[in-house]
Amino acid sequence: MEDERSRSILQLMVKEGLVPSPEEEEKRKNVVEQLKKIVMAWVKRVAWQRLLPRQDIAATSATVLTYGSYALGVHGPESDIDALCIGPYFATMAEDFFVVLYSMLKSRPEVSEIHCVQDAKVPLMRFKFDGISMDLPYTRLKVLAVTENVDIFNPFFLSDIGETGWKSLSGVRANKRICQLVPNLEKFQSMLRCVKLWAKRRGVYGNLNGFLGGVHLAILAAFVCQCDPNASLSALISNFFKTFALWPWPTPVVLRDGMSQHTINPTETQLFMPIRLPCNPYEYCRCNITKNTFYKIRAELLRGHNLTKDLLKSDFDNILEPFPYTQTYTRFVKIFVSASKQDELGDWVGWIKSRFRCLILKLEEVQGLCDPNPAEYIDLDVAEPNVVFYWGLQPGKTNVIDIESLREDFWRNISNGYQGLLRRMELSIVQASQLAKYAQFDTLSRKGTKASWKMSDCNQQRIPIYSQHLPHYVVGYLSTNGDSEYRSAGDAPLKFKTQSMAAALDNELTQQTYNARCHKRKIMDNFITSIKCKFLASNPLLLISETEAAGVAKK
Ligand SMILES: Nc1ncnc2c1ncn2[C@@H]1O[C@H](COP(=O)(O)OP(=O)(O)OP(=O)(O)O)[C@@H](O)[C@H]1O
Ligand SMILES: [Mg+2]
Ligand SMILES: [Mg+2]
Repeated sequence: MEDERSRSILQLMVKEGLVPSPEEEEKRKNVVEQLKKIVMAWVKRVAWQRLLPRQDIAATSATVLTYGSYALGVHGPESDIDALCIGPYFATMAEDFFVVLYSMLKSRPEVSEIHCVQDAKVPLMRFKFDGISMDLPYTRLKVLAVTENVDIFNPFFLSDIGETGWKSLSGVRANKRICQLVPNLEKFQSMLRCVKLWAKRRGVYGNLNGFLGGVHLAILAAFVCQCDPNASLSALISNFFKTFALWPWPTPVVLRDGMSQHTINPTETQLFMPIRLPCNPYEYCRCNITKNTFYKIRAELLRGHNLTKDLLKSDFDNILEPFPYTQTYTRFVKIFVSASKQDELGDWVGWIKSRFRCLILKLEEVQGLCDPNPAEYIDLDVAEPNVVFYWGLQPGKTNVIDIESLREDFWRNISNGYQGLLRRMELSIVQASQLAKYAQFDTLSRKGTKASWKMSDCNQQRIPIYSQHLPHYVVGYLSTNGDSEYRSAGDAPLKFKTQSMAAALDNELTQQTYNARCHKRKIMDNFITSIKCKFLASNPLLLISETEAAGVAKK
């Protein structure tokens, strides 16, 4: 019975699209291989520029080691690839990594949206390679050649690498250690996939929004696996909720590890949920959990526990029910972020997200409760590329928020230290009733929902193509990652394989709407839809998804 339950959970994971297909896996592998080659070419170039002896140029090497969800084997199609670039002693971070390697990557056709995040605790480059998001931090070791099988636990390498070097390496080291410490890697992976999906659906995933990040969940899942090495998948999930719903926080969660017998005094930390990294120097995971987000996480863990404590009755589908935001909160803070080009948006949104903690704390101070829903949305009615956040505010509390002063306060914070050009960021209060019409709001990340705006997926390569003739009209989207998603309301944006195909439709639309002289928005929308349908009927193969095209054409 339990095996059957575990099997059906595994099937559900596949159905939810969480398990990447062999083609997707191949693509990711290929990206990492290509990156290794680029890094190798880079280090030779730097060695040459530094006038190293010929034999040293021949002998030098650099590599990339993956970590994060990809290396743990729990990535979904939308996960990034976290990869640490490790270079030899002469390749510096400031010049060689952030200038030379940056420009080599920037000039590659596969690379888009590249930007440097130099002032983070772990400085890195962030970009998309073949449409897949990458986080690439850097560290250098005091050697001439860094091979693929470099032993990152070797104390010789670790002495004298500085604070940033330590922090950058700790991700890879922590990951490796987690894999070594779990009794059954495959079961751990399945369980972690489930738990991540639960956290995303219930709005408690995302370190920057004050919730749990991938590394926190990985350690919590590993802890549960260690406690009961023979448990089935469904029992592990039930144990996860039970263990952490009833956990005496702030007692730290520490993985059992024969090598470190270091006991921790709970007063050592101010964290609400201290979770210790399983590698030297055994620090806690960096954590943005606040009083409010802690309450929400605990409430969600208790909900999970209630739904799974009776294994026979536990219903995994119910556990994954999306968090009902509009039924829970009557008012929301809307954070609207936009930039004039898609390429600039990622950097700007990333910066604002890195400053969310101060906005969350401020809202907690003036409102008592704030639920910083980590989901990102796109307002498709706005022409500029944008991302929108809606954070729940305390129900019943009617305090008038001085949104202007809140905005000023937050704007001061975000304008301090940003190296690029400041773009747009607006704060406003919206009522739940205004959001309720967007059916998707409470069914976030459920597939196949319809809405006149959609959830943003930062990893999705989605370049809007504006009409050359009709003002502010988005003809469709250019996609490079092969997926297909449509706004299926009357005016359906389409995904095109090529820009020229979008241009063909644009011309057709313009010509016909011009001839028809219909200027009223509603009439024009209907008219455009009918033109699109005709266009699709005669060109179905031009679209990314043939099945979708056939569906539209049938209409
Ligand atoms: N708060 C943190 N404290 C310590 N290490 C962290 C923290 N956040 C990230 N890391 C390190 O960086 C790695 C990658 O982080 P990332 O946020 O990409 O999460 P992930 O586990 O890869 O999940 P996702 O699938 O969402 O990308 C983590 O596995 C961890 O090693
Ligand atoms: Mg990751
Ligand atoms: Mg990452």
